[in-house]
Amino acid sequence: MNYTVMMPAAGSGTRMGAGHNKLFLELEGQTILAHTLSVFERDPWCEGIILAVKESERSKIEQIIKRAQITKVKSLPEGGTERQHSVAACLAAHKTRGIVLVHDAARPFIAQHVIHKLADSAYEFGAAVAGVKVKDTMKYVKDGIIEETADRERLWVIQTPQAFRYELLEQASRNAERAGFLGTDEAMLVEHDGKEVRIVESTYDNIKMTTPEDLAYGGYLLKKRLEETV
Ligand SMILES: Nc1ccn([C@@H]2O[C@H](COP(=O)(O)OP(=O)(O)OP(=O)(O)O)[C@@H](O)[C@H]2O)c(=O)n1
Ligand SMILES: C[C@](O)(CO)[C@H](O)COP(=O)(O)O
Repeated sequence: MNYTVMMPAAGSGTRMGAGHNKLFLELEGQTILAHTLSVFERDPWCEGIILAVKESERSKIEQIIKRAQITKVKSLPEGGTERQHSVAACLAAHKTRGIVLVHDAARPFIAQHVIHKLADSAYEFGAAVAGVKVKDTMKYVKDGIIEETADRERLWVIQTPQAFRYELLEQASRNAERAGFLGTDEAMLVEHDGKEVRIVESTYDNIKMTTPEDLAYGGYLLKKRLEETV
């Protein structure tokens, strides 16, 4: 199923501590942003990319797009103070009757087979998000004392892409805005609307580049992939 990807790229990268937007950091000679955009440039199912940017970074991002020969970026709406607002700006910039994926620009290692499963699942069921099962024992802790061990069979680590029929996400986004509800992902907005969201099993290497340790692991993943394609 063809789709358009909404890509928030207007963050600050506070936890990375680079002193600037972490998406400008390089892995194997290319910015994180260029790596993520390239995944969708290569995917024949991707019809377009809507990229939310900070106004002050617009021209730098336009240069990155040009240098990486990305042709699918349709518009660059201005992002907001929270990730949710940046995604809302993308939705406002591109109205469609089709399927949209939301994908963090900070996740360059998403696999194409996962993207395709998500797009098909959203077409069939309305909403589907990528996730992996937790591997560790998980416990609830309060004031330094364990309260309870969670049932890990029911626990998943949620990633992006998150895929939706456009109208379903757009309505959830508008309702959240009206209610002053802030979610850390799009699934939360759709859940808040009382709608069902499916899980599509993803891969553990679809990490978000969040803290400095992720850069070392990201560099390793990229080298491994480049070696595999030689
Ligand atoms: N106001 C915001 C905040 C985040 N993002 C984007 O959302 C994705 C995931 O967010 P996160 O990893 O939290 O990025 P940052 O906000 O950049 O990082 P931090 O929270 O450490 O400041 C990133 O691609 C980031 O650029 C965005 O477009 N607009
Ligand atoms: C959307 C997300 O990437 C799913 O894992 C995540 O919630 C983004 O926000 P976070 O604050 O970095 O968890």
